[in-house]
Amino acid sequence: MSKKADMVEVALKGRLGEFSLDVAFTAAGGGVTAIFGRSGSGKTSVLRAIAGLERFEGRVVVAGKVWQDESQFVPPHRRAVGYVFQEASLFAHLSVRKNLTFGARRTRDGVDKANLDRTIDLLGLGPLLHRDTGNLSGGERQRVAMGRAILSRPKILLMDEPLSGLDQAAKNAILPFVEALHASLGIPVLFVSHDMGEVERLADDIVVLENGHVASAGPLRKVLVDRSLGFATERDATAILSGNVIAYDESDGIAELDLGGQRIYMAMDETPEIGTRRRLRIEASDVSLTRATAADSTILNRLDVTILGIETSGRAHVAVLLALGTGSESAFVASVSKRSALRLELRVGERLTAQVKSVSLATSYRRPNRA
Ligand SMILES: Nc1ncnc2c1ncn2[C@@H]1O[C@H](COP(=O)(O)OP(=O)(O)OP(=O)(O)O)[C@@H](O)[C@H]1O
Repeated sequence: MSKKADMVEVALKGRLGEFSLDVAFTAAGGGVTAIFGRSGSGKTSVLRAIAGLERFEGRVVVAGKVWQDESQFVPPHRRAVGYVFQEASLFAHLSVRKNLTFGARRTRDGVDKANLDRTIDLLGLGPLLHRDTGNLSGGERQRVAMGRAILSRPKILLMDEPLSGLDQAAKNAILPFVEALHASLGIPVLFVSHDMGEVERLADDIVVLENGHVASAGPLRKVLVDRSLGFATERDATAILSGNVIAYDESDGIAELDLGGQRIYMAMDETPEIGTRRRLRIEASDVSLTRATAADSTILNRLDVTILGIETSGRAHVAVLLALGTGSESAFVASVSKRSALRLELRVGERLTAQVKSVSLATSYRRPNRA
């Protein structure tokens, strides 16, 4: 975990017209925290309040500096915030390079060449530097906006649905850049989204907002399988687990990972470093359950699991919550038909075998410490 001094502490209470906000959460210093919730749940208001653009009662502390409490309110221009909006607002009359250096110039030290080069490299901006911003694609504009935000040397990066204006192809193209950015930034990132797919890919932690309140907050891997929240019973439920790479077979591209003492095998296009920790994604619809001890099957992954809970998921299915082994912290979900669940007489507490058809990497990069 990050040092306390790097953490973000937010406790805000107040009204905006009819809307009342009452939230309190902390976010880690070096990771990505998703602020997730329906439209109108208060996500943007929370970000704006952290930036000092909205005023509620309460407390905002970033990297050990109090930006707001009972006795003070640091004005927005004195808060070291990098803010990336849904629509990148670039300076139309300036080139990409000038847009990037504009943010940096506002800092006391001006443009740090090494930092600029690193940012250009990280976000793949080299080929765009001399372009006018007027004819960039939506994804390119967002990459420039992110670059500009981090070159202002913020103590926190606030991203408000930065991908939501992009079509799926543009999203897929930009996500690896966003991931790389997050991985290398050592500052907290708050990422507003209502798209769980994005959140699964980018976030370590999540704050779920409902009607201006925190419905749940914590590590993403826990919240996704928290029975009180309902993510697990959605038809496209997904779980995030982390495992250590222990072997890689160059001949067929299959990596072997240790997952709480059990082995999991997955295809990886790039040779992984042995010993590194990777985030894995398992979709509930790819998991089936069996009591058979051995299987003559094309499925590589068979895991010993214990049933933690069985919840209705739509008319014809149940979500079976599973713990690895006899109850480790790692949990995932199997979506099975009600009919099969009844036929097999599945019971909470029972140990059986989960067959996992497909495991994928939740992120395409490697997080050094926090998988
Ligand atoms: N200045 C304002 N005056 C009155 N009501 C406001 C104001 N700003 C926001 N609201 C209301 O506060 C609620 C929360 O808005 P907010 O933009 O924070 O939600 P959100 O979760 O970011 O939504 P979305 O995903 O649609 O952007 C909404 O009902 C909105 O209409």
